[in-house]
Amino acid sequence: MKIIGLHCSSTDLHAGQIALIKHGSRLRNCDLYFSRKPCSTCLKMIVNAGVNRISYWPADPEISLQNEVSNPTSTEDAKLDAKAVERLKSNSRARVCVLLQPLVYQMVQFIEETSTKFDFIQKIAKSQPDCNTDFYTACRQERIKEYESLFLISSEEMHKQILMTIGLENLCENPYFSNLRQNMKDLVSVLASVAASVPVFGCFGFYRSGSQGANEADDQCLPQDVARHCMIQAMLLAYRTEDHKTGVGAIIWAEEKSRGCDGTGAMYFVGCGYNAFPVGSEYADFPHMDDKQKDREIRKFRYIIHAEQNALTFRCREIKPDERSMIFVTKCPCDECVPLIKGAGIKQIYAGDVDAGKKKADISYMKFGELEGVSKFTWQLSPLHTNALEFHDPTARENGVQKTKSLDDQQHQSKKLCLGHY
Ligand SMILES: O=c1ccn([C@H]2C[C@H](O)[C@@H](COP(=O)(O)OP(=O)(O)OP(=O)(O)O)O2)c(=O)[nH]1
Repeated sequence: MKIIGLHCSSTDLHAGQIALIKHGSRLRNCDLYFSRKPCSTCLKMIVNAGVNRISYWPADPEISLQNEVSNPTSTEDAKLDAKAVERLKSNSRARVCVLLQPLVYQMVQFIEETSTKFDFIQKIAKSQPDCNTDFYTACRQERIKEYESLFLISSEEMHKQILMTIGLENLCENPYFSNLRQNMKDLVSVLASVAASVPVFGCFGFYRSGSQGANEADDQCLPQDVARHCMIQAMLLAYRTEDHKTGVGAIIWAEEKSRGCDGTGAMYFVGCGYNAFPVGSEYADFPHMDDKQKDREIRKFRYIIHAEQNALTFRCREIKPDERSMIFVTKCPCDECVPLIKGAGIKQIYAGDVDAGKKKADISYMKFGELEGVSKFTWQLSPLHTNALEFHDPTARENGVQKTKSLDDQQHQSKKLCLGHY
């Protein structure tokens, strides 16, 4: 399976329309994933392109059904649209289904616990006087609130009515309805845990480390909220790892010269991956041991494909020399990957640097520090705010979370990766 695009709605267009503009008939036989059930305008074109499957999140659809009290006319239109969508669905060969996979037992706790172990949280914790991770809990609560308002419907009654209108009446009876709501909440909580592991905290962010890139434009750092958002995507990928010990995720984006119609602005998706054994291998095909095991022959390192390697291999777009391309990696790129990233023509690396400079028996991290000609942005205190007193200033944050949201963060709240001209 290969991901060929990630799009989000813009002021003029829905995400489905953007997917159609960008990919046209290449959507044939693809699976599409929507954060809302698409409206008839999007669905008729998508169905017509010959897609294989459309999965959508079972909350409020694209044409909102939640405005009944404030705007009865628009709700009438929304109901008509929901009916049209059902008609398109029943007359199409594409499978239209609910995007909701119940999580395996204890996954929520597992992700909550392991998220705090990631480099980004650990680096902040080490800068705290008592080396604590309490700030993580506060950040997570903030994210839960934000995502609940985006992805859930607070009133159970309203949720039921919506499910009835969008053809999911079979989910409205208990225990199915309560299970559905619990599964949705669990996923929101997982997303919040992962997002909180790249937190908005004090003056921490991605800042340039080491030498400059090839030219000034390539050396310009993305807005912090955009860089964090992309790193969270890489973090989510890291949880798909096949390595028992260390999950790594990588995602590549690039920036076009002009802004385009996508809600992601000038940014477009190039590829993504996580560390895993060669495609198609079974559990026992390769060794799973690490450096701590004595026998070098039975260690994983000569077999596992790194996150960056999979992102490059399964990319859907070429890396263009005249565009700013960037890779986000959840840990410091190792000596196998650094020359690959540079050789592929990627202009910027956003990463953690926890292992940087380490030489282990079968994997080393020496080259990242010495790498030249590629701009490197690592997670650290802003060079402009390295004063510890300022960093611990209680007015700058509340329960470990920044009090006042920057303009960047307000843009992020509007669910878009707004880029292009900055
Ligand atoms: O740029 C990189 C570097 C590493 N990895 C993956 C490969 C391997 O699956 C794992 C190795 O991680 P690490 O260096 O932390 O070694 P470990 O043996 O898993 O852990 P430890 O640090 O305890 O030795 O990370 C990548 O995907 N990309």
